[in-house]
Amino acid sequence: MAVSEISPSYAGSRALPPNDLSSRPINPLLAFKNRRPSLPCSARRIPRILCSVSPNQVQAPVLSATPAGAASKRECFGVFCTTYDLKAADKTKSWKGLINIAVSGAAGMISNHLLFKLASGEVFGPDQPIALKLLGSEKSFLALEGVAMELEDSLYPLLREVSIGTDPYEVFQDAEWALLIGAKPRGPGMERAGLLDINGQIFAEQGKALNDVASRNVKVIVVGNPCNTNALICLKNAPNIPAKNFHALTRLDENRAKCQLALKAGVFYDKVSNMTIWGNHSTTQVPDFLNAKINGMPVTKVITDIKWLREEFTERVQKRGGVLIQKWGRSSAASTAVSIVDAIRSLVTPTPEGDWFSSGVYSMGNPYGIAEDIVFSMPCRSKGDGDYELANDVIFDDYLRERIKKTEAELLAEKRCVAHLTGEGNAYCDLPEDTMLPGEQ
Ligand SMILES: NC(=O)C1=CN([C@@H]2O[C@H](COP(=O)(O)OP(=O)(O)OC[C@H]3O[C@@H](n4cnc5c(N)ncnc54)[C@H](OP(=O)(O)O)[C@@H]3O)[C@@H](O)[C@H]2O)C=CC1
Ligand SMILES: O=C([O-])CC(=O)C(=O)O
Repeated sequence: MAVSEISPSYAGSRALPPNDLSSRPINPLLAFKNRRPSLPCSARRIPRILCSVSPNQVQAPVLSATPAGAASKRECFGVFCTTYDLKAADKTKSWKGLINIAVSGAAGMISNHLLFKLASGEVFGPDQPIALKLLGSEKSFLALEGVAMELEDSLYPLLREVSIGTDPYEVFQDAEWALLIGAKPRGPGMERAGLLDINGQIFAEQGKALNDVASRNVKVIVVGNPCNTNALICLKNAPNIPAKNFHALTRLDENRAKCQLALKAGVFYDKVSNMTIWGNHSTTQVPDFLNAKINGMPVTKVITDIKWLREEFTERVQKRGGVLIQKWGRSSAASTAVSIVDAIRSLVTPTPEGDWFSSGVYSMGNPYGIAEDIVFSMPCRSKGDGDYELANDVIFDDYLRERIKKTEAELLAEKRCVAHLTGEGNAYCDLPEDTMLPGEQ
C-alpha cells in the first residue's frame, strides 16, 4: 500500500499540520541508503509499514471508534485502522517549528532508550515536534528498520518524521542536534591507540558531514568513546561550525557522582548541586567534591571524611562503568540515555540560579588555566538557548589541581595520538599506561 493509497477512513481524518510545518513537504517515513534515488516502497524492499506512514499519521490518536471489522480489513494495519477525531488538530496549533535531530549508532543499546525519550517530548518539551534522522551502518540497517517500526508503533504525536540511512551526508542534512553515539567498541587485544584511530576516523568523517550539510548552529553531543577526543576530532573537521557547539558527554559521570554523595550523606540526590566532573570521560576524570554542595553547603562540611572523598568516592565514580559491565554484562545504556536527556535539557532550559552542570567542551579561552585546544569536562551554565558559559565562581586546592593535571595530561596524549585526524601532522602515541575508559577494568 503506497502512501497515496491509504485507506479512506484514515486519509479523510488526517489532522492538520501545525502552522510552521504546513509549508514542509509531507514525507513518508523516509528510508535512504547511500543516496539512493527515492523509489517506491516495493522497489526499495522496505516493509510496507515503514513506507506507509506519513508525518501526519502520528497525530495524537483521539480515538472515536475503531470501525467494526477494521482489524480484519486487509488494507489497514494496526493503528492505521483507527479513526481519528479531527478536533485533535486544534491542539497542535501552538506547537513550535519542527526540529531535526540526528542520532548515530541508532540501532545500538543507548539509542534504544534515547529515541523513545526524544519522541515522547520529555527532552524538548510537549510543544516541540521533532524529526528523527537515524544513522546506522550496512550491518545494522535491518535493525534500524526495526527501531523505526517501534517508533511508529509508539504513536508519539510529536514525532513527525523518521528517516534512516547509512550516509552521514544524507542523514545529517539540516540537523539542529547531532547525538553521536555510534562507535566501535574496543575488541579483544585492541590497543587504545587502535581504538582512537578507528573511532577517530568515524568522527572525522561525521565532522566533515556536519560541516557540509548540518544547520550552521547544530549542537553536537559526542557519546561514542573515547568521547572527549572523538569530539575534538569532530570539531576540527567541522571548521564552519562553532567549536563551542561540540560537547563530549560527561553527564553520566556527574549523575553517578551525585548519587554517591547523596548515598553517603543520607539525602536524596536532588539535594546535591554544583557537581563538576573535570577532564576526560575515563578513569582519570575528577569528580570535584571541593566545589560540590549538599543542601547548599559545601560537601566537605557535610561529609567530613576526606579520605573517603579522595579515595573511595573518587574511584567509585571513575570506575562505575566498569563495575556495571561486570554485573550487567554490557555497558550502561539506560542511564547513559537518561544522562543524554539531562545534557540536552541543561542546554535548552536555564540553569537553576547558582548551580551548574558538567560537559566536555572545547577548552580554548577557559578561565581555569587548563590546556587549550582539547575537549575537557568543565562546569557550565546555560540561559536555555542551547549555548553555555563556563562558571567562574569555582575554587581550587592543590589536590584538585594535581588531579586535573593528570586528566589533562591524558587528553593531551590522546590528542597527539590523533594528530593525523585533526589536521595537525603526524600522530605520535605515548598514552599513559593506566589510560582506561570507565568501562574498562
Ligand atoms: N560518554 C558516555 O558517558 C558513555 C559512552 N558510551 C559509549 O557509547 C557508544 C555506544 O554504546 P552502545 O549504544 O551501548 O553500543 P552498541 O554496541 O549497542 O551500539 C553501537 C552502535 O554503533 C553503531 N556503529 C558502529 N560503528 C558505526 C559507524 N561507523 N557509523 C555509524 N554507526 C556505527 C553500531 O552499528 P553496527 O552494528 O552497524 O556496527 C551499533 O548500532 C560506545 O562507544 C560506548 O563506549 C557508553 C556509555 C557511556
Ligand atoms: O566504557 C564504556 O563503554 C562505558 C562507559 O563509558 C561508561 O559506563 O561510562
